[in-house]
Amino acid sequence: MTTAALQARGIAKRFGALTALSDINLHVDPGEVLGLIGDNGAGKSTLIKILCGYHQPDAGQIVVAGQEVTLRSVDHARSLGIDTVYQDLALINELSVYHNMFLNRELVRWPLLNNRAMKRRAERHLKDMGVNLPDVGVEVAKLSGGQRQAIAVARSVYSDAKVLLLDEPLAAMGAKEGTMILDVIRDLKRRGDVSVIIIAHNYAQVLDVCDRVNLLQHGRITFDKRAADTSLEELTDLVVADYRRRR
Ligand SMILES: Nc1ncnc2c1ncn2[C@@H]1O[C@H](COP(=O)(O)OP(=O)(O)OP(=O)(O)O)[C@@H](O)[C@H]1O
Repeated sequence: MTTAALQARGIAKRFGALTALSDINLHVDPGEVLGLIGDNGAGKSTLIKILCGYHQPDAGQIVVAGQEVTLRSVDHARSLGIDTVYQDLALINELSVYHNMFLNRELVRWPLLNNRAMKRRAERHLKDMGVNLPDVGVEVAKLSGGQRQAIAVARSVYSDAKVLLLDEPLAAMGAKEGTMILDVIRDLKRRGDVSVIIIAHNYAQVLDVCDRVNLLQHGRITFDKRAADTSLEELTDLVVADYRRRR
């Protein structure tokens, strides 16, 4: 049996009187892309925030590559190879693409790298990931949302992340930018050494890029199927049926 890259077992989370997550069992295998879908308020972001060490669960365990762990913080999770690309991306607008690629990460490991070497490495790495930018010396502020997102993903991969958590990377993006992110994820899939959990609202894109889909409804996982074994109709029907039940 494959050991999951990241697993949640019986996770629960409450915010005061509100139960945001109950008995969550979820896993992502090495090299697998898992799509996490569900209505607004279903608990997707809360789950991602638990998996990246930002929130502590009230019950349950997190297992990283077969080892049960308590994720004390985002930095702790990152040190275990779990990296999150946030909505705001945490890029520094005033710095160049290549400086951002090295920020807080490779500079530690490569303290003696000079600018030219950093630039070359960043160029090569982005190219390897299929992200084509005319110039990695340009300030991040001058790039489009999709390009910025692609750089944030590339930076996480470059930092030896084993599991990448993407919270709505396609939200508020145009078709061209969205395609770029999907291409980066496809490229990761081809490489097969990084697992991805991606929250997305566009089910067609989820089915296109993910190996497996989990549906979160009212803080519970109610559906777990391989993308090849489900369809847009099935996913839409599930969500619509739930919406009708609640009215
Ligand atoms: N820090 C918090 N304090 C109190 N309640 C919270 C907090 N974070 C989330 N919640 C609540 O937990 C529930 C789940 O929220 P969450 O953001 O995880 O949902 P979601 O599925 O990501 O929704 P969306 O798609 O709208 O982002 C919601 O009812 C939300 O209001």
